[in-house]
Amino acid sequence: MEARRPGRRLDLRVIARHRPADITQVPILRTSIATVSIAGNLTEKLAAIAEAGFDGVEIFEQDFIAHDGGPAEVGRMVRDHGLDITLFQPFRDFECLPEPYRTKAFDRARHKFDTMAELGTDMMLICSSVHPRSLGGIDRAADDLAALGDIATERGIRVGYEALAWGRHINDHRDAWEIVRRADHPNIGLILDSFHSLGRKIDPESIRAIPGDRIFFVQLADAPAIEMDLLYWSRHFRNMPGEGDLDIERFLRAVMATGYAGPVSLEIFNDQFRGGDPRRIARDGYRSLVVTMDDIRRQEPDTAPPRLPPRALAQGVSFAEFASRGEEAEALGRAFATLGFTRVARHRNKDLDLWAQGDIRFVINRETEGHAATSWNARGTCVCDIGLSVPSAHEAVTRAEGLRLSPFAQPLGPGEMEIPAIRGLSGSVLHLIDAAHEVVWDQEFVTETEPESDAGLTTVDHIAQTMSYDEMLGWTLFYTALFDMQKAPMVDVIDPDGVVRSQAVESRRGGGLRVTLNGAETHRTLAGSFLAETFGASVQHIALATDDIFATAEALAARDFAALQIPTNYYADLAARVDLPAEVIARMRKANILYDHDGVAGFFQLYSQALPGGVFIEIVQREPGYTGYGGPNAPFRIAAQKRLARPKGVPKD
Ligand SMILES: O=C(O)c1ccc(O)c(O)c1
Ligand SMILES: [Mg+2]
Repeated sequence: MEARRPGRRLDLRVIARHRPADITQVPILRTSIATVSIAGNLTEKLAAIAEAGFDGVEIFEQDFIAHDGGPAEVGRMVRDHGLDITLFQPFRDFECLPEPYRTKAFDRARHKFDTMAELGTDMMLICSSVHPRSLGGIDRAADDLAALGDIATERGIRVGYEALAWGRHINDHRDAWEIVRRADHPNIGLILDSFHSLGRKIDPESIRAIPGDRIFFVQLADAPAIEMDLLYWSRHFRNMPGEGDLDIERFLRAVMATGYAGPVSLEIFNDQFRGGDPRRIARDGYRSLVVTMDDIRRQEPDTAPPRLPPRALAQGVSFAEFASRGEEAEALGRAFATLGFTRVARHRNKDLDLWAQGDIRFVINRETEGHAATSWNARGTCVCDIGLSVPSAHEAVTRAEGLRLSPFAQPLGPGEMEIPAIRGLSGSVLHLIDAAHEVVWDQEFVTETEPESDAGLTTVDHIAQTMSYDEMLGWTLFYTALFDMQKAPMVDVIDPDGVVRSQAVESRRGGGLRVTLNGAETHRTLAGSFLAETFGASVQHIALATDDIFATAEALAARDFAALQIPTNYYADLAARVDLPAEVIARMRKANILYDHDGVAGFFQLYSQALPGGVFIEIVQREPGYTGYGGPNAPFRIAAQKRLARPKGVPKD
């Protein structure tokens, strides 16, 4: 088995307890995932799970029953993939039943034990009963489990008991543990599931009082903080650790403190994942598990040291590269000029122009071979590459590889510099640039013109990436797993033709990278049509910062900049609701500047009309303390963009 998966186990396993004096005794936490977590039939699920790198799989009974092949065949298929069956689940409504239900429940259990023997697994999950006839009673439950433990022992099977958050009598892991303790049977143990404990706001510190060898299995699931019925929340909205708002780390730290040495397994019931690409979801799951465990190793002095370099604190966007050709490339350059950029240099060997202003660099790439050409062939003019400034590109790329992100490289021409890169959204590329790479601009480019006057644009404030709604969680995880970035609360952007969900991720303390991830559900929204027309494009707009938006607006007007026209109604409403002098509002109206205030500080915005390829530029002035992205203005901005794209009288579809 090992030979089939070279090098994999070493990288990715977790050493739970680091005892230097007795290193051979270090238990290893294996990675696992429940088949219910991803889409497809059982065969497809197993292939995706193995490919993603997991050690084992929980066979969810429904997936097994739906499969056209017996338990022995399924067992073989699992092992042929190099996986173990870590758990067979769920067995429901077992404990505390009156006769004749009790006898029937034991008969059912015997039947499942037979199936498990053929599957080749020795661990079963019983979830706490929701049966209307269940009598309750801690000792009755303990007695039932102890009796089942005797039957299980004869067959070499162990049974773990899990408190469902909505269990009829047992819905708290502390009660489940009391039952297991009183059952006092070596083949009966406890199963912990982060969702059931954290979803019910049960303090995970209570886990530290449980002996690690009595915990038979641990399941992890995160979830977004939404107030709703526990069962509905659990069955539809669970997500990967780090994708939601539960404190998975605190839960897992408590588990590890007990000395638990079994698998750590993802059990994610999620509607999007059930309908998504199984390989992508399995990879996201694996990435979330590796990151979560590595974070714990970094924090807990009693565990082995982390395996991955720390998250990079991204400083910001070093460059944005546009793939373009012919007249579109010319038009793009003209648009940059109206924004106050200067074409400062050309590449020595390639058909690349470098446009600059302040610390902002835009590259126009007209090459007919390589990555930019491929992007152009697929999507026309688009942002094909983003360069991010990080303290150490090597460390960042090592971390990316540890997270099984795809590295990107293409052949270098003479005198060209190797800059590490990874694949980003929809086949786009992210270069990772550190101080040692900054010479690339002098080394590979020949200066043409020194920039003269500019429009006062200084840096990239944020980039906005558009994706299908299904991809949002995965990309949020991508940024937060790789970089030292945190999620802002999700906001709804109201488009006249639908809702676009927007999730900002931003560098923590001192970093300057901000990315908004916009998930479109329908092609009728502006984001959705951009996505459809550009075959899964990523960057839809780039926001550039100025310290004085009014001065910038004047400089742009002198360059024939085509601003997005904002209707008069907007300014009438603004005058009524915000505390700005009338003459400021009049200037804003003249220059088509929008305004938002988040209770702390203000934010000014000015939009370009669409550039070739549908990308647009936003210009922002962020007052100190403002943390948002002007979300409340999005409906007016989008309506204006749609008016422009769809002249009066032309039907929508
Ligand atoms: O939703 C359920 O029924 C269910 C079943 C088994 C589990 O392990 C679980 O956490 C939830
Ligand atoms: Mg569970």
